Amino acid sequence: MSTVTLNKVLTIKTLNNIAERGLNVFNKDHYTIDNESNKADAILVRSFNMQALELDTPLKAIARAGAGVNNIPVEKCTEKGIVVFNTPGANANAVKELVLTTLIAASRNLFAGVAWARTLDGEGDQIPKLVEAGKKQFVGKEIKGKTLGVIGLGAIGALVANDALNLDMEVIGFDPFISVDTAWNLSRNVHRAMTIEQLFANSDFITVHVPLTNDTKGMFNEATFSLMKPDVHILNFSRDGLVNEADMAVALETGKVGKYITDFPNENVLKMKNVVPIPHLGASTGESEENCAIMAARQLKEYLETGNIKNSVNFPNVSLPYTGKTRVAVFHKNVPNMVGQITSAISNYHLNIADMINRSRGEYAYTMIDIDNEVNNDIIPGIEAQINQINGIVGIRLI
Ligand SMILES: NC(=O)c1ccc[n+]([C@@H]2O[C@H](COP(=O)([O-])OP(=O)(O)OC[C@H]3O[C@@H](n4cnc5c(N)ncnc54)[C@H](O)[C@@H]3O)[C@@H](O)[C@H]2O)c1
Ligand SMILES: O=C(O)[C@H](O)COP(=O)(O)O
Repeated sequence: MSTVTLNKVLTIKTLNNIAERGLNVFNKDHYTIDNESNKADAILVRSFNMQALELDTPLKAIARAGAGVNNIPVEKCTEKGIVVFNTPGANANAVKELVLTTLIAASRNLFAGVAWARTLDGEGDQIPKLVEAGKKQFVGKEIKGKTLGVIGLGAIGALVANDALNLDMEVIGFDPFISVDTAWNLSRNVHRAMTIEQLFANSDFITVHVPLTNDTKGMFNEATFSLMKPDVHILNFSRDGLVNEADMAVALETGKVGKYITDFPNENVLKMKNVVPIPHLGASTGESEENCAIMAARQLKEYLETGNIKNSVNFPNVSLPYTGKTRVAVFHKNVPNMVGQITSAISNYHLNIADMINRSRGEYAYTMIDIDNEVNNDIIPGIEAQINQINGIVGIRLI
């Protein structure tokens, strides 16, 4: 990562508890951490719901120390040129371990069994006898030889799929958008489901590891339950919105779904039969919180100091070695002749371009231009104003 001397102190606001080692990435000479500020240059967040927050100037970037960004108004950020980052894979191991733990524990009725054992407190010498008589209520099933369906073979899904094979399960995976990197890391013993229906029909256990989007919302519902084997166990460590909760309550009542293990309890979920409610602990390990915080903070710092973008969910990855020359970083619509218009605005000030890069993502693009000459502070507002006049400009920063 490049190191740059900032000529002003930038404010970082945190909306959740962010691991200390992540916050330490921000050198105190150049950054203040102020959680009350409404003039923050950047925000570090985990699951705090930002959907209704005002995104006040001078906010330039938001980093989600974690994977899911459904708590962030990403589209609104894009329209304002605010870069949203997440930390791919940084908490995947933590989630994988809890998925496999709860898959086995729920299959063995461990949660109910432990809760029942606690109720025997006070029974004195009778307890061993009561235990032996009562344990038949909690007879479970082994996972060996059973089929696990994994929906979404990204950072978490791929780890779960590979390790489930080592637990002697059969594994079927479904992910129509699987990345090349993940495909390389996936064991060839993971069977590929060509359709999600195929996965539903053949799985004894189903675990879902996809983001919550308009396409995935409510993917577990009456119609999809009807395709599944009776007594299927469903694990949801992704997001509550993937499940139609009214339909899930019915499926649990009828035994179509044998158990629902979810990291997202709410009033409806807690009333369901055979539910295992976990208080969103998937990524809650010291290791994972540190990984995410450090990765998020480094990405933010790099962006604030050099304009380079890595692991954004709304703008392209862009990297140009930072030489300390004046850098003009522009967000704009991905339409013809933007770069030409931006460079001519710069040439109007008799400035020479040393280097540049342009990358697009969907409807938007990002251009960084390094200027060869020393840029006098007096002309900076003029350059900004000229570029801002161009139709399709979203935002501009001189670094
Ligand atoms: N419980 C927790 O604490 C916790 C922690 C981390 C992540 N999560 C949740 O888990 C999700 C997945 O995390 P990840 O790190 O594996 O993300 P990831 O981006 O690495 O993987 C997501 C995968 O889902 C696939 N996908 C997208 N739409 C799909 C669809 N319709 N059908 C099948 N596959 C589809 C993508 O191709 C990708 O491979 C996150 O979006 C987040 O919501 C929860
Ligand atoms: O999407 C994620 O990374 C998880 O849901 C973790 O959320 P948390 O950072 O609030 O624990």
